[in-house]
Amino acid sequence: MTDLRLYNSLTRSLEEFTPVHPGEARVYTCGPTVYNYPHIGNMRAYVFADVLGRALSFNGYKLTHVINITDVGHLTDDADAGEDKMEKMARQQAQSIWEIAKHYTEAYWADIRALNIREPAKWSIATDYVPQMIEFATSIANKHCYELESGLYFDVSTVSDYGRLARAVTEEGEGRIEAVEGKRNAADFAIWRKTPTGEKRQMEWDSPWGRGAPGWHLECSVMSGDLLGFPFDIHTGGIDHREIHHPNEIAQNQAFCCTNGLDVPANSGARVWMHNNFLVERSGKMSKSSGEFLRLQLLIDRGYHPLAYRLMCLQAHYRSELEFSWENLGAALTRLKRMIMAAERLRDVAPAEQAHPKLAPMLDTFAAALADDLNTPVALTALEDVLAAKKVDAGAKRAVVERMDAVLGLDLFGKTRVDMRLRPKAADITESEIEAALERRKAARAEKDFATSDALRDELAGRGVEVMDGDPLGWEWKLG
Ligand SMILES: Nc1ncnc2c1ncn2[C@@H]1O[C@H](COP(=O)(O)OP(=O)(O)OP(=O)(O)O)[C@@H](O)[C@H]1O
Ligand SMILES: [Zn+2]
Repeated sequence: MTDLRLYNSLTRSLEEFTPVHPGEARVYTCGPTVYNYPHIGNMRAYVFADVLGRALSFNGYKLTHVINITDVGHLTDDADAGEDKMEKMARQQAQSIWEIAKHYTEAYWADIRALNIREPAKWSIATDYVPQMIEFATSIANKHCYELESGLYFDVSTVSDYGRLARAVTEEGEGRIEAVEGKRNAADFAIWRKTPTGEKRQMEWDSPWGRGAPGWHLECSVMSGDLLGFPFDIHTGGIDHREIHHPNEIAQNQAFCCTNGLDVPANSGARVWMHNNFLVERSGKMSKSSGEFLRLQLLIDRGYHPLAYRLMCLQAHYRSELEFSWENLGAALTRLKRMIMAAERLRDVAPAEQAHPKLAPMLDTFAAALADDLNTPVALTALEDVLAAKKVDAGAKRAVVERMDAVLGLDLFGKTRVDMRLRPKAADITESEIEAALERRKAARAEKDFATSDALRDELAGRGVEVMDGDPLGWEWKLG
């Protein structure tokens, strides 16, 4: 197997993957803050983490993947001045935080399933780990923290090389984080926020620093360390996390490992930190705070299969910005349909055990592309080459396609061409009505009754259905 090379944001370079525990790969992915629906940009982060996990499995590592669910502690403002995103939404919707968290966690999981993202070994829910968070904070409080009226703050000057992941301290200067009165350094952050006197929060716990709630950065340090052990292999998130959230996690991990006598070579908790780039729209980064945003369900409602969006993500390298457009999504859907139709011919074939000499170089290209920092665009073309290969035994093809699709996750043998044809929600005609009209039209044409055939075609056109005679993909109709 080709050695896996991954881009480590810490060193800003490609590094050969060397697991902490031989034969294993332990990965932590920053999960969603469940105060709202995820947008498709958020889901790009999980498609990336999924492909990383699948690539590690393909390379023979036993994978332990953890994704967290943040249901407390993430503020509306990166400085510690803002309000808890969950509290704010609960107030706006006049519901309890627990109801909000449940609703949006389930919506997120529905998107995870629709995108064929594998279940991680564990979904860690932040509020389940509060005692461990208090314990972690207690162990570093003396040497690394100080108390202010609003909470317990981490003093970033107590760890070496703070912010080396972001490399932004000098560029953006000290004013980067708004100062809470009394902070020793502008970049200091709350690891525990006290409930202001006289106020009551829906989510609050007792701690040595008074009643309150954990900071968002603390949550990820604690859950990753608890479930995967320091040091673990890979920590992932969107590129925005490279600036504040992850440098702060790293600072806490350094403090914790140092205080607890743990030997962490890179002193950062995880050896490799990986970040996916953004999904952008012409107007800029897709983001929740901007109000209007695209949900996976909207794509489905417009007739695009969610796996077309997965394919669209894979068509770009995860470190490149990806611009969303309906045209790109449409092109990805057509490409996916072609692959599924080619795979349909292999559906009932048993995978051969023997590799075919014609396919072996294609599998090598695929493996090399993956090993080259997850070059999915090239891996996809290798998969298409296999599907298109001539004079190759179907069983051999099936075996190779299965292996490749285990990484790309397009579910080529689980989906059919009919599954790809979603009826847009706005359409006022059902599939069975369309199929019935097409049957009548077929019968009319068989009898050379072209007047009826044309009339049926026009009638369908009037209801937004385009009949596609002679379509090279064998598609009989589409909704215009
Ligand atoms: N446009 C985007 N493209 C790719 N990844 C993104 C994008 N926006 C956010 N992410 C990533 O999505 C993941 C989930 O983030 P989270 O649920 O906290 O959303 P958020 O930060 O509140 O969203 P937003 O930035 O839109 O307000 C994080 O890893 C984040 O870095
Ligand atoms: Zn996190």
